[in-house]
Amino acid sequence: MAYSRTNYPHHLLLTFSLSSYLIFSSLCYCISVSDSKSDSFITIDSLRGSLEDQENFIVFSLIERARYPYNYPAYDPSYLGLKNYSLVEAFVRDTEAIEANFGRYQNPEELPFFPDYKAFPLVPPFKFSQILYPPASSINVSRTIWDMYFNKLLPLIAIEGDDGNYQQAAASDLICLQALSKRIHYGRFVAEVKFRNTPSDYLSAIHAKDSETLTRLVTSKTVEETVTERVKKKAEVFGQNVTLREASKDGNETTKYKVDPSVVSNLYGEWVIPLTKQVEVNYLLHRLD
Ligand SMILES: O=C(O)C(=O)C[C@]1(C(=O)O)C=C[C@@H](O)C=C1
Repeated sequence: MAYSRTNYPHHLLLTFSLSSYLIFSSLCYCISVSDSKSDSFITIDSLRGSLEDQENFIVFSLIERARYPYNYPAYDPSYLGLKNYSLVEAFVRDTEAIEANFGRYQNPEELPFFPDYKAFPLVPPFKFSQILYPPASSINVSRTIWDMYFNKLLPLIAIEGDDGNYQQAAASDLICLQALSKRIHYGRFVAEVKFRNTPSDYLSAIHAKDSETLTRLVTSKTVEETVTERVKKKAEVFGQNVTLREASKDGNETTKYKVDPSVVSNLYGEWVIPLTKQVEVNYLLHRLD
């Protein structure tokens, strides 16, 4: 894509982008497992524990985005007068470039949506544990996550309208995207640990490039049901209005949620878990390269 960082007054975007965004996004770093522990500590249970923690952040991020209306101009390439670039895409590209310079993508858990930034690293390299099998580690479904988020999910969580808070909406979008991407690409770590636990289960399907069998092998319907029910519950608990007023006795008062809990469970059931499995299967297909 021909994107020039000189095409628009990017100093403007940079100044108003960083404030609220960096405070909130720094929380992302609190939910890592692989960056602080050596690989021998990584088990399927510890990874599932991390996926569970990440749910909190994902649900809160969606609630945060739902504070703003859809804000159509942020997604309209003609708004900034840039060929093909919406405000949100320009914001994501510039923010990722800054975060790359500060070391975000040194951590193998983090993948940028636009890896074609020019890097000017300001931080010395950190030796993260190398858990992933290098030929399989580059499995990436970022484009699918991007399309799913903007085309399917966002219209379900943001009400119609325009309040002019385009940067704030874009910053919230990026936080949701990064949280979803991290969660879905965790499938690489899950697949690696499953493979290490019982390599013999996977060998023939990998040799035969049999995605169907691999999908069956990585699937646990019980875990999936637990996850989708749990995220629904989290959306109910985190997204209800807390008042000091007692609920009315006649029970007519219906609870209003900031994000519809069934949208969150559908997001997991229809996108997050299937894409995580797709990452797991694609990873395994390259596990013997
Ligand atoms: O927990 C696992 O075993 C995973 O592979 C993760 C996950 C998920 O995305 O939550 C994906 C596939 C399984 O069917 C169950 C759950």
